[in-house]
Amino acid sequence: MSEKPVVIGVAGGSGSGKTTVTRSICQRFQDKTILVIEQDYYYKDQSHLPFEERLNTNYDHPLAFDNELLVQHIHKLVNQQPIQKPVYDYKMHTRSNEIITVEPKEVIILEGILILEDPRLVDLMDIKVFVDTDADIRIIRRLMRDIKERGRTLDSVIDQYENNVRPMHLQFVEPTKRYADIIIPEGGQNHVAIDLMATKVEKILSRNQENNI
Ligand SMILES: Nc1ncnc2c1ncn2[C@@H]1O[C@H](COP(=O)(O)OP(=O)(O)O)[C@@H](O)[C@H]1O
Ligand SMILES: O=c1ccn([C@@H]2O[C@H](COP(=O)(O)O)[C@@H](O)[C@H]2O)c(=O)[nH]1
Repeated sequence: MSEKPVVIGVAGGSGSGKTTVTRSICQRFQDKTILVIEQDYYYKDQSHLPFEERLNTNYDHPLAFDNELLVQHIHKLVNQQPIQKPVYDYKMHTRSNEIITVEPKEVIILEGILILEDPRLVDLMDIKVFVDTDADIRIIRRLMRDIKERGRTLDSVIDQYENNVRPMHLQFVEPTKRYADIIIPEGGQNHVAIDLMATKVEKILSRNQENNI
């Protein structure tokens, strides 16, 4: 790889469809082309805290993230160096013991609720996307996902939504929409927007190929 990787930020509220959009774009390319970095994997390590205390953390506040490490890692990837990526365990509410060595790729998609909230991350992005889905749809999607995949109960999801997710979304996530170059309504089923994003990625890759000839 001779060109510097291009960084695409995919932001949006919890349950908006960021992961689904990102996966739909990745599916159209070979594995070696796009690297996905999830901001969620950079929640601060809480292994020193008892499990009960971790339940009280506000995971929707910017201070819940170890953005120092995330900024460092994106810098390294942009400079074509490998990173030691942490892995996050949603069921245990902390990082797992696993660390994955990740090599840079031509396109890096950085995905997460608050990636547009930190100017250091915004500065590293070439394209900024905000997935914009109504709050009622987001909470329904989150309820189903968190109960099925993240080991939560109905009461705990509702409680967390009222106390943290909704207020933090209004205070910190929603205002970052103004920094986006592209706003994708409804996320995962927006095939037109996903096609446009995929075309843009194709263009970046063919430009890289032409420059390498
Ligand atoms: N357009 C859609 N229609 C139905 N379900 C969807 C759609 N987009 C996403 N989902 C589902 O909603 C949940 C949250 O979507 P996800 O992409 O994980 O959102 P985010 O990464 O923004 O939290 C997932 O279970 C996903 O399968
Ligand atoms: O330990 C944790 C860590 C995060 N969360 C919640 O996850 C979402 C962000 O993930 P999305 O995939 O964008 O939904 C965030 O709103 C946190 O509330 C958690 O509950 N526990």
